[in-house]
Amino acid sequence: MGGQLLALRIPHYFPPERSPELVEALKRRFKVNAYERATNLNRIGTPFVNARGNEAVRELYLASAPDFLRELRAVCNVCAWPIDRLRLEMDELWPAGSVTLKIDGRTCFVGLTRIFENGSFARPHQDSLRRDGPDLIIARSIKDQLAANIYLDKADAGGVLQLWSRRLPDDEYEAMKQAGGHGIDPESLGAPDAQIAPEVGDLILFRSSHLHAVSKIEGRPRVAASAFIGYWGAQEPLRFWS
Ligand SMILES: O=C(O)CCC(=O)C(=O)O
Ligand SMILES: [Fe+2]
Repeated sequence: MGGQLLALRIPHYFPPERSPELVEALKRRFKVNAYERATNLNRIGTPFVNARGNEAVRELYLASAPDFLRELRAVCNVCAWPIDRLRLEMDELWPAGSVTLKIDGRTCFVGLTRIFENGSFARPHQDSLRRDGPDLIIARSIKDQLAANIYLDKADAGGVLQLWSRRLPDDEYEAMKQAGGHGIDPESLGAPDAQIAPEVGDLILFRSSHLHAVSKIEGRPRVAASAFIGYWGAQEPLRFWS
């Protein structure tokens, strides 16, 4: 959280031999939705970013979060849902504990599962709670935003996580963003500072407030359960949401 590390990789955080079973169970139980702004990238769950500037979508997001969390745990009956396990372990490790982000006293959804189909990718982008929920008082004092991804399947080729140690100021980032699309043109950036090809079972933590991208997927889908982890300072709890 002090900013010295760009990413941390923990192999076999989830037992790789159990991944196919979990991915199948998730797909059986839940509806797989397309990402609105990215072709071929599918998801199980609704990200908070979808509620940006839309009260009705935010209401739906918050209303469905408790049931969604319960269902994810039930589907993952082979073992603990890996995002829960991570939050609980962080709770024990972090002096001020680790909680799910609350909005008006209500629990956020956490555990969005991204399914990158053949040909999909994520352009360089920065994730920001302050941008997604500009009205949230809690978002104003956030100091940094990490992403945690637990990889449940990998592509035949591609799907490399690319990280830059740069963070563009919000106005500059907005100005460079593709109109109506997601992320910025990779041509406008230099080569990434780190590249990680995730293996099944890996947990990778990185600073999602900084520029990051996923290279084009080839072949089988790449699947990852994810969470954002907000850092509000050393004396504050870590907060998880998707
Ligand atoms: O799937 C990945 O490796 C990273 C996806 C991403 O953009 C994020 O977790 O913020
Ligand atoms: Fe991201």
